[in-house]
Amino acid sequence: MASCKCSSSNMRLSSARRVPARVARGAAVSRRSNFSQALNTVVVGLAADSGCGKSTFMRRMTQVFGGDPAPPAGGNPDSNTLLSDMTTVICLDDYHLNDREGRKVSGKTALHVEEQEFDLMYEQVKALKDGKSVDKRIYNHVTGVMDAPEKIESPEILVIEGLHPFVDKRVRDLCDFSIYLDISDEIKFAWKIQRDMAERGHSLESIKASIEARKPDFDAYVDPQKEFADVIIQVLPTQLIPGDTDGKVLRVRMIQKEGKEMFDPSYLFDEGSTISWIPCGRKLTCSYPGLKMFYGPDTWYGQDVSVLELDGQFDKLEELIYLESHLSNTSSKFYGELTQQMLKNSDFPGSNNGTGLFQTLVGLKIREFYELLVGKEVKVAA
Ligand SMILES: Nc1ncnc2c1ncn2[C@@H]1O[C@H](COP(=O)(O)OP(=O)(O)OP(=O)(O)O)[C@@H](O)[C@H]1O
Ligand SMILES: O=C(CO)[C@H](O)[C@H](O)COP(=O)(O)O
Repeated sequence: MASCKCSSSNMRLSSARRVPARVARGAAVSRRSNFSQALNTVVVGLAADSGCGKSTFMRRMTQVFGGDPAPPAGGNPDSNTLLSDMTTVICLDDYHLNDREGRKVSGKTALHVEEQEFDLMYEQVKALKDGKSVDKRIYNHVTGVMDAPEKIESPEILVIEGLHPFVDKRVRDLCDFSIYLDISDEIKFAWKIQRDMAERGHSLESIKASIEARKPDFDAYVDPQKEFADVIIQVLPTQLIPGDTDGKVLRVRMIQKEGKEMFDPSYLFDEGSTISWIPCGRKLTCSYPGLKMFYGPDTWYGQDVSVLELDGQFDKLEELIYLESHLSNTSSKFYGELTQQMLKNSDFPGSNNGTGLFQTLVGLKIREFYELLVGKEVKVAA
């Protein structure tokens, strides 16, 4: 890696264009008691295309709640479910209507809405949210068939991850917090090639063909869900290397909806202003092409949002504390918790860029959201 200690901190502040309307913390806490009487399980929805980092995100997020996520002990080794102390992650692929052979007959991709059993999805997510256990079948990605059901107990936090958590209004309304991983085509392609060629033995041509075949249904049924998310993590090619096609250096944006109760968007330096910051220098070592942060207001499908952006990558994970100390509303429980979480998971993909940083930040925000909603404190080891 070309070692360039990039120029000293360069910060541009513009005057506050809009101070976001927000719910005062006091108001949030006073709503809490109303919820806690009725709420058994907080439901978090995570939508993304396949191969977009949902599993990695889930591992980061559930670790913020403590415990290591693992498939149900002694169960089907091909189960898609992940259990940890407080969280249960179920994969909505388990609600595919047809198995792999069945889809050959129907001629539809797994992304098509007619290939999902939304009634069953709704009934089971509702039952779990109401504190009841369910027998949920398993879509086996190894064999391509539906396996015998597994028992899922109602957890404190239920994450429903998959292609369509926000398509059916009944399921969408069960989600207390919703996230969309918006990976641009170029980056998705780079990640998929890396995984499917290295780990699954697919050829470049077959990967390209599969992406092309899925794209119309992705555009029609998966992508539009990003309108409904409270937080969108957008992954784009870097702007630091003109014309970059490598997909290794990423520009990552965390788009946060304003005005959602019990959710105060995180910000850089000065809430409501527009800031562009190059933190590389004495306190943050950056190799070529450096690192740039941005924070500012925007709109998303007509709604006010604030955007935190990180383009580029950092060299030394422990120096992340420097960035963390300039972020506010991180929902961390102690100074440096964001950096500590990143260090703990340093072997996960995205640990040197905004994907890992913002996924972890979203994990902290969800933990705080849960605490305010349910009125219970999540204990963490400092
Ligand atoms: N932030 C990241 N940076 C670089 N590569 C990543 C990142 N996140 C995920 N990947 C790569 O993308 C591939 C897919 O990641 P992951 O398994 O987490 O996605 P997924 O959405 O759960 O996939 P699927 O639904 O197909 O199981 C993996 O090879 C992983 O290494
Ligand atoms: O989109 C997917 C995962 O989210 C899968 O492609 C879908 O579940 C079909 O699985 P398979 O390709 O293993 O038959």
